[in-house]
Amino acid sequence: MDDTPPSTNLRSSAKTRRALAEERHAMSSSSPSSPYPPSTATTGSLVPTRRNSPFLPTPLETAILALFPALLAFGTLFSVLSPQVRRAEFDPTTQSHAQHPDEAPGYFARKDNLLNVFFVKRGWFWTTVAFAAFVLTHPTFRGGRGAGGGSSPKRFVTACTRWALITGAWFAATQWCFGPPLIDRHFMLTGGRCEVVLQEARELEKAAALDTGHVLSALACKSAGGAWKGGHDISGHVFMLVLSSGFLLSEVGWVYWRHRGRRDDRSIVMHDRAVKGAGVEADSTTERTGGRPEDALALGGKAVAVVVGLNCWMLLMTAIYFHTWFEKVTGLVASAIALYAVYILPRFVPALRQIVGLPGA
Ligand SMILES: CCCCCCCCCCCCCCCC(=O)SCCNC(=O)CCNC(=O)[C@H](O)C(C)(C)COP(=O)(O)O
Ligand SMILES: Nc1ncnc2c1ncn2[C@@H]1O[C@H](COP(=O)(O)O)[C@@H](OP(=O)(O)O)[C@H]1O
Repeated sequence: MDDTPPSTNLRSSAKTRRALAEERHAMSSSSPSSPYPPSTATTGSLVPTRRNSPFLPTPLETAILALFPALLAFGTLFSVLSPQVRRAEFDPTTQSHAQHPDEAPGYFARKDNLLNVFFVKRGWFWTTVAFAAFVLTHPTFRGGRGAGGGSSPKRFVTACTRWALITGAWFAATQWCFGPPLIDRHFMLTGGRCEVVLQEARELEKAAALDTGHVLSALACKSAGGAWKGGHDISGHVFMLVLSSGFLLSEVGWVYWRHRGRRDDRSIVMHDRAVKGAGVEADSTTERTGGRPEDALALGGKAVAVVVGLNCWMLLMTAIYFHTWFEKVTGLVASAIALYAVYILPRFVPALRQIVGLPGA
């Protein structure tokens, strides 16, 4: 007698249908340069299927990632058009408007706004907390083996590996890279230096040490009372806020998507150079959850949503009140390079994919 509960039967037949659909989809393979499967019609229907390029984000990913340049463009445009922002004095050395509460063009134009002090300036801590909450509470990572016999620990390990890589990128760019962080090295390579504004109260030796050009980081320069000026100052805020959001959205987005039973349209290049759907390597334990869509997020996914929401708000504030548009664009490009290396590169480098995996797969 079959004593399997009816709900389990329903779930497993839904799973089997999905697995078959993915298998059919995966059967059609092509060379990395061609977006089409060989016959263009091997997915069970006569309609030609176009595979996404493994070298680029999928259309859905592109639409979501477009939010960041859109926020930057909107903020920059707003700052140009808003009479209040235009009226306020802008200091190119500090990359900010007047900071006095009476003169600043808005609360978020001040560096001491609470969200900047407690959220962005500790941004990687919050990113790590949200990510940890996600991997510790989402069923995808739970237990020794997933419901269908797949390996949850492997998903956990690859997710943590991607966190370590993205954290390394943040750390090297903004904190330390065998000396000054990359953003500060770039600033000096483009002609920047630490200039001392002599004030009566400043100790002379300290000023002398600064003026010799030995100060190699923005932090050391500012904390010694110097002015970090002259070079191209990639926006650290834009870099970190986009990197954090891109990382969290990539990690949660694919797990959520697959958990909702949606088709994974990422393409991957196999060892034999064939291009297949990411489903072909995916762990079959990822399954549709019944109930409300937010159930597929779990508690950690909701914490991630809060951090991403605050990141986006602060990105908009940076876009409106701080930096030149070009420094914001370079911050965006720098974070895009790191995200590409961790989330797209493994799709067409199978050896790398074995180490870092694909989120949700
Ligand atoms: C090549 C070297 C690679 C080395 C890789 C080793 C990486 C080890 C790092 C281990 C750190 C783990 C961190 C986990 C927990 C934390 O995040 S605690 C740190 C909390 N600190 C922050 O979150 C600081 C965030 N702020 C910034 O990064 C900057 O303030 C800024 C937002 C980029 C702005 O820069 P400003 O100069 O202040 O304007
Ligand atoms: N959204 C925001 N809110 C408050 N301050 C911001 C900000 N975006 C950038 N800044 C400030 O502008 C300066 C340049 O930022 P960044 O290079 O990180 O993009 C930094 O000043 P401080 O370094 O004096 O704190 C930073 O705190």
